[in-house]
Amino acid sequence: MAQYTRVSGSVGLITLQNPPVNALSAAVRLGIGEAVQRALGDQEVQSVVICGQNGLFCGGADIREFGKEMTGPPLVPMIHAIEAATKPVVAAIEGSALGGGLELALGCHYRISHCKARLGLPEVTLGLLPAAGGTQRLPRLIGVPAALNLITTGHHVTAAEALQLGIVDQVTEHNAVDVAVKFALSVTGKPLHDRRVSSLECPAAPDLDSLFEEAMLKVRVACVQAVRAAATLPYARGMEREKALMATLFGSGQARALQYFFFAQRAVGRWSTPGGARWDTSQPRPVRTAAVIGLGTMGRGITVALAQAGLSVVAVETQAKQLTEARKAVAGMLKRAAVRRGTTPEPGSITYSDQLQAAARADLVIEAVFEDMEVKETLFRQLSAVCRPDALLCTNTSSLDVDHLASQTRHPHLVLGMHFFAPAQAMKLLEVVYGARSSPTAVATAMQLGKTMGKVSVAVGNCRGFAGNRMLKRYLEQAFFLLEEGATPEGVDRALEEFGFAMGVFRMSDLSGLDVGWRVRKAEGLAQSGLTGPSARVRQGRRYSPLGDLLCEHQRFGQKSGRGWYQYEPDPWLHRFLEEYRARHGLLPRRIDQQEVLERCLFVLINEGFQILEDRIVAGPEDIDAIYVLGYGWPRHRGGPMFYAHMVGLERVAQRLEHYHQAHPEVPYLQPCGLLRRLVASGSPPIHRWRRAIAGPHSQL
Ligand SMILES: CCCCCCCCCCCCC/C=C/C(=O)SCCNC(=O)CCNC(=O)[C@H](O)C(C)(C)COP(=O)(O)OP(=O)(O)OC[C@H]1O[C@@H](n2cnc3c(N)ncnc32)[C@H](O)[C@@H]1OP(=O)(O)O
Repeated sequence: MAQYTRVSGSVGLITLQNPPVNALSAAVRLGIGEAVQRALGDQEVQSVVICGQNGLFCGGADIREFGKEMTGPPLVPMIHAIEAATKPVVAAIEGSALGGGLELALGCHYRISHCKARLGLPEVTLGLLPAAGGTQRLPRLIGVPAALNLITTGHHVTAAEALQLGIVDQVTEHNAVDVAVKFALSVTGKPLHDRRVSSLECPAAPDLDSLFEEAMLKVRVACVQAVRAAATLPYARGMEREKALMATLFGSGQARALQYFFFAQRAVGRWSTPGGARWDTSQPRPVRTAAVIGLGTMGRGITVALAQAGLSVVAVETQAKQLTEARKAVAGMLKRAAVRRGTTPEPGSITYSDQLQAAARADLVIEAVFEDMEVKETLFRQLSAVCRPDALLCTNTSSLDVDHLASQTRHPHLVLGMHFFAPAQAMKLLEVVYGARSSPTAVATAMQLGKTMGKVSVAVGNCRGFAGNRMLKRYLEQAFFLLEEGATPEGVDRALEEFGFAMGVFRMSDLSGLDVGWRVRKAEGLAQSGLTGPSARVRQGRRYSPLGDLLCEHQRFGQKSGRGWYQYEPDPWLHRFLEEYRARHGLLPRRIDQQEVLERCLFVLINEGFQILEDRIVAGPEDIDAIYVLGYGWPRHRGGPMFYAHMVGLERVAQRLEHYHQAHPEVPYLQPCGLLRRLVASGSPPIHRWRRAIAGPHSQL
């Protein structure tokens, strides 16, 4: 787990060996400790270099160990022993030095970095703080303001930035281990006292108190308190403070949720379908040229995302005015992104056309035209005639039937959904929707393309709304019912925002436009105007709220029309409208507390998530959690809806759903679904065991 060799006569080389990221597991810590002792005891050795195998220094503490009882030698004394060594120890940083990996490097006397390496203390993103001396050493090395920034944001820095900040001593374009060995030879015998970071004074900075106060308001308080200890206390007392603060975070629900989500994002890459296709047996095809059809907001974002991923893009829009506007808008988006990154936009990777024929040579086509089945059907028939027979034809539909579109083409096994989220160039989530006939190669290709675009791709089966929007429908519906029963948009949004959503459900609807859902409901035969009496609130034998439809009939489409659930100018209309609506339907308003808002909106969404698992639309709870955190603003520190259900307790979720179902028997989705009931009956196993309980047919259509 840590290999020890002697190189260049007098340099002890310690290589961390724990693929894939050389995480500091118990075995690695033991190995490093033993190797350091060996190097220090070896008369021939004058200096030591620590590196990681396979071009990666160290990805930090082994996160998988956090939920378990700690075994093996602790990290902090091991780093102290390195720093206290009487022979110079040099860290050779390649790839990444993150978290405990950077803290290990900070315990060394010198740091040499390869120019492509990235360094950082991302513990805050896992609900922790850098408790292996990071909060004490980094401020001493680079000063409080820069250290606070790195520790409280978790941002990684490049090697060049690390050199400028003073984290590393040298950056090289050559083999960092070779350079570090030469460097180690050159510093043999030199005094080490001022190379021990823990013995340095924190560099003075003006007005530290106001800096800490300002930081306290913005970020994780524990990180700020730990860095404050570095600035105000001797090193040993600072370390005690760091440890005590870490202890308060270590077992917290927030830390567990963030660590779960770290692995969930990676688990979704190991996709499988009920038909037996799998990530490790399906080979993606290379995609070099992609065509985007339809250059509205989504099409423009997708074009930018593809171009930024290095693909050559053919952007097609048949309406001349829209094409001219899109060309300008895409150029602007690419320019702004390049400015943000400090690069120049790559010209020439996008060609524009008003002819579908321009897509003829593309490896893959993504249509992003108007959300209307007839329009898309026609387009898929045309694409099937125009494009190469082996081209993948993808739809960006957010809810339409992918199998039906596939049936319009000559090669249905090459048809898929690629459901992007707005703004497509920025949002991390991509739902890859496979149809009944999609080939494993097609799924693997779309999943890989998502990854190339820097997205987290989740494989999802074909059903109405796929996974994300199918769950969203139940959530929105409960929010409407709550308004009928006496709640206000402000009250519902407040409860959800206090829970952690960036935006409550009504604010979110106003932003994305109420007319989008209205159009879908009209196409489904749900939105009907002019109905009165009890039939106005029932559709297909179930409770239905026409509130969203009525707002649209009043031209309240959300922010785009200046009015929606909120008034963007003084206007008491909405509350009067709700009062009149309730009176018309004989609904007695009641006081609804935050707990009911949260339970009805979130538990019904979770229940639909269990139904989606049971229907085998996705392979595991991690898929749903990745979709909700990355695509729908579910608070990351709560892990995702399925992880939240696990934390709340499945029994409680089922009980509360049952309670609300008894109060609202006309809402069938409030009844706990079969999988949830089976899990409760089998003793509510932890989330990583749910997959075992999932079985049954997958298609919903
Ligand atoms: C009771 C109270 C006690 C209190 C006691 C207080 C004292 C405690 C002292 C302990 C102090 C510890 C302080 C240190 C903390 C940490 O270091 S936390 C970890 C910080 N590090 C990170 O967050 C880095 C996470 N990893 C990454 O960002 C990336 O993986 C990478 C290193 C940049 C590499 O990226 P890439 O090449 O894209 O690979 P991935 O696909 O992301 O990962 C490959 C697989 O490796 C797994 N993995 C990655 N990092 C870790 C890790 N640190 N631990 C375990 N596993 C890791 C990753 O999950 C992938 O595997 P799969 O999930 O199987 O796909």
